[in-house]
Amino acid sequence: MPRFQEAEGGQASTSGGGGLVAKRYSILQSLGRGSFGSVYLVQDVKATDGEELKVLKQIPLGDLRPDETVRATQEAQLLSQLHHPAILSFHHSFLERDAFCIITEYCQDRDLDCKLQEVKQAGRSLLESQVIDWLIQLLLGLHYMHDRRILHRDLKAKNVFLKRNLVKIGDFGVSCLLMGSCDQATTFTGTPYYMSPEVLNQQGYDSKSDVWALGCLLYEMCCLTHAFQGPNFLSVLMKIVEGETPTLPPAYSPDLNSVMQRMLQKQPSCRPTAAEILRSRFMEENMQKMKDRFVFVSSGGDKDAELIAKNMQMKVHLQTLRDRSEVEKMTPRERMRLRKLQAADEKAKRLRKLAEEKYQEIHTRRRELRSRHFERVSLDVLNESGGGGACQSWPISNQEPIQKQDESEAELPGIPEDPRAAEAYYNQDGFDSCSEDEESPAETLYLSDPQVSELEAMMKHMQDVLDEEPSGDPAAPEAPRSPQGPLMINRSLLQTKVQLLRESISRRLGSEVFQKLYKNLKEVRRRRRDADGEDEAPNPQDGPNDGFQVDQLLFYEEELQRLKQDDRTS
Ligand SMILES: Nc1ncnc2c1ncn2[C@@H]1O[C@H](COP(=O)(O)OP(=O)(O)OP(=O)(O)O)[C@@H](O)[C@H]1O
Repeated sequence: MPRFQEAEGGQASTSGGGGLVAKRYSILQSLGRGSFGSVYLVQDVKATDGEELKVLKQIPLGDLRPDETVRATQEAQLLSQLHHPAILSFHHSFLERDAFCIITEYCQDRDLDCKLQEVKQAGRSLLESQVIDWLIQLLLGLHYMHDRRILHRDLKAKNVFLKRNLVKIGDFGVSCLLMGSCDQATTFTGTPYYMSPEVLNQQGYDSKSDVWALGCLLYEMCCLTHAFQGPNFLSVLMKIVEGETPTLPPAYSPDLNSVMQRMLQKQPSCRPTAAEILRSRFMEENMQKMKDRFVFVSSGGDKDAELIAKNMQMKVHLQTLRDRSEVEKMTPRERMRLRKLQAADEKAKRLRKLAEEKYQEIHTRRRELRSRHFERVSLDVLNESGGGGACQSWPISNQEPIQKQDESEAELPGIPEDPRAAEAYYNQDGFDSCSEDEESPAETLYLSDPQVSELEAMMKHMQDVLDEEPSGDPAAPEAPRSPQGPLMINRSLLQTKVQLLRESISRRLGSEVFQKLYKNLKEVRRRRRDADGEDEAPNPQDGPNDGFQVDQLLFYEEELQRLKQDDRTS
């Protein structure tokens, strides 16, 4: 049910504002449809942030009362005030044609789910260093939002986006925003693969449930499959609640495996917070490596110096030619050549100015970075926080202090000690390539301004986490900030979700096959209920994916029925 249409020349065929949505967004193309609605790539004709391309999510809301609309809009405004390089920026929200619209940052490298599929199809796997880079960023983003009492509730590979090889968590707080009631939001958001045992046992959702989901995602980045799998919906749920904690393959270090297993502790109180994971020795060492690499990458000022020298040479050469042309008799051909040279001269002047500015900027940043005491390894913080929380078993895998980098050594332009920094030294491709692709040709790195500032912001957040005092009681229950909305929104959105899921399966299988599968599985669910929880796998001929989705649809339909009943009795 798309409400906006792509139109030729990038003009949206929607009402008002000369073909623009909300008088500023021109629809460029459809990016797809999620369980809540349609997603479009748009051009922001009034962009002031230098990012013209943005994403519009359009969510049909049905019959919303005005007070509900106001609340959702206020909540959205709150989300737009949050800024973190690992969180997808939430720019703006508005109502248009009975749909709630959200404008977010655009990530041209698509989502992590696509990336992992690509890696899997190519028969490769991600290097541990790449997994850790992304894990650190995700933990920093999670920590930032948890610190502000905002939960994600639907963290999954499809909600993590890639932009210049930085990861960004999308839809933070959005499920609550849309579902009105946070408890309902968790039950009804998308896929079951990332649901935590406490959620399935209806013990409530807190920040530890997001940590569980990130643990599942960590497993997925390493193994390219879900952490908990099964032939049907119920068997996945059973594995989550009662199954063994999975283990990473030997290609990944025991330290990383240990981090993942901590994140997948069945008891939320035994699971570390995002900040606790970041403050573990293993992660801290890796953050230090990341910072070293960044300082190294950002010191690419030598390249700018080269550029300046080249431009200077060119200018001298041009001057010589010009002088010569004055003494020689000029033919039309020569005059033409002179004009071209003059144009080139102008261009060179502009380039030189740009290069000089860049050179200054990078050196200032370099000085700033040094003065931010990056060399001061936050061992104190680690020692203070070691083993914090309800579980004593949080590992401090290596009691050796981290080697402090020698100041004079840091100044040497030689090959860095750290293998990743050395890799960057040779390739000069910094964060710009995905390191699972070892055979990809080395590219020259020119960090763009937004990239530099995002990396800087990331480094700052990293340092902040390391400098933070560990909180007294990490497992303290949270009061979710998100609104407790009226049941009607839940029902209306759940109805939309059920309808979209039904439409999408029916489209894929064809109406007849869908009806048959739906009937069969409904019967299986009924028998399963009558037999009091006995598991019965769907017919393998149906195909695990189709059967799974129809099973999921039936589950949601039953929940919807239950909601309607609750609504009637309350
Ligand atoms: N900010 C973004 N930048 C780039 N692509 C995006 C962005 N947001 C969404 N997309 C793409 O749009 C499509 C639909 O996204 P959406 O988040 O609505 O659904 P989903 O994640 O596929 O499913 P669900 O609604 O169950 O989470 C996906 O292919 C997604 O990768």
